[in-house]
Amino acid sequence: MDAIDSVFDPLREFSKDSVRLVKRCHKPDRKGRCSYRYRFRGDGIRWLLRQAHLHPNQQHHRWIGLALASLKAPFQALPSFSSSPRTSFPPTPRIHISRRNPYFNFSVRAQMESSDGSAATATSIEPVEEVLKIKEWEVGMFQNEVAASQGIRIRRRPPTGPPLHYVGPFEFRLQNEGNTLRNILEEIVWNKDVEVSKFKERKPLVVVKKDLDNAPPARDFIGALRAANERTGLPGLIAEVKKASPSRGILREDFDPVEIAQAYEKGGAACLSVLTDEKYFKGSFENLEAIRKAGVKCPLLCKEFIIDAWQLYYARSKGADAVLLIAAVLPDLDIKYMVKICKLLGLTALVEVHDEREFDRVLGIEGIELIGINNRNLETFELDISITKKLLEGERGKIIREKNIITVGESGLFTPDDIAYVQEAGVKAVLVGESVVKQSDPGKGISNLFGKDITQS
Ligand SMILES: O=P(O)(O)OC[C@@H](O)[C@@H](O)c1c[nH]c2ccccc12
Repeated sequence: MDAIDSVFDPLREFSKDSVRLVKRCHKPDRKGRCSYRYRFRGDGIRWLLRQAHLHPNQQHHRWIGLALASLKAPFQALPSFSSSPRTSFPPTPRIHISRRNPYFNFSVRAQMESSDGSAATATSIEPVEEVLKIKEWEVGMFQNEVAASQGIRIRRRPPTGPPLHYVGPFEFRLQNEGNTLRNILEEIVWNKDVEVSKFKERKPLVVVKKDLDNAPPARDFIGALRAANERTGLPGLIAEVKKASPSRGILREDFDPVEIAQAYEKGGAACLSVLTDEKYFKGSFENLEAIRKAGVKCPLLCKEFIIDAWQLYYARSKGADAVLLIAAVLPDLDIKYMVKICKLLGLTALVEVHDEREFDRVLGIEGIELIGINNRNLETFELDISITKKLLEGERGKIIREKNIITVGESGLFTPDDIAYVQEAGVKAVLVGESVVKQSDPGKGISNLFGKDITQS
């Protein structure tokens, strides 16, 4: 019994300490905000033990610490569900992770050997899902810190969703700044995270990679824009197949993506952009595939909120020739790494920026050939076409020319004057949705936009 008590007493004490700690962490400050008292560094359990004042030299605490730490061990060495002790000190603890249900549950059995060879066992059941959620939370916090250090306001924290909130191994139903959506872009990104996880479960990367063998060969997106620019003396047009947007609502009720794409091509578009996000833009990968299969020759941009490299493979497997990478969402390393994968897959990366800081970050990344300047702030929907001009002035414009990077003026372009304005600012291409998709004849909409027929040179 002594051995059992020596296991349970510290556990009880530990849980009391933890509850006190959590209360302290969530005590609102004078301004009524809940704040964290620490900077997260990836190990919630060790942090929790430290914050709960569990001294590492107290044997039972070390013992519990080891048991708790081992909860995390199997996930460092997936797919194995067993773990052996990492350290040993008297009395020798042995941690067994035993399988209850191969996918959803496991339990930790901490066994302590006494001097006479008998053993006492304490079992605490932790559903795998819970532990994974904690792990996700940790990774998300870390990603957010990296992103924030680069001025990115959009948080990539795994959307366990408000008002759920994790503190170390504990789950709370608390609404606070940390788990409340800040704006529409963040909402889209958090939703995308859930969506992509589900997609990935259904179609793991190995399967998607196999589909690549049957994908149509990638087309030269940048080549098509340059050729159109040289042919017409106007910015090459990327015409967007877009049914709706969160800022403008439904743009076109009778929406036939293939018909619209064919009309764009006939009307002189160099490339097409196809929205694939379903929830906010009423697009789909089926649209992308259908347009490709219908024999449209213009290279296709998959207009998606990319947050995971898996999406690049998926887009290529569905016939995309280019993808959009949004600097307001992706930290530098993600962009760098994704641009490399794009090159491997033959995809063109259109990297989108909206302000000076994003532009400077992107200019510092090697291998970028195509930069989109979005005149619309995706967080507030504010539209201002002078953003394109502002970003291409002075030193930045010089770097763009030196590096031979093509810039694309994006959003809010409706008239020949708008086109002339961004062309003067330095863009060699434009991305246009609303003004052309809304026309009963989208091909004619293109002539109206440019003030002339661009099907002929
Ligand atoms: O319909 P407009 O204002 O012409 O905009 C087209 C395009 O620039 C816009 O759809 C867009 C630019 N970047 C994005 C990122 C995500 C979703 C949409 C976008």
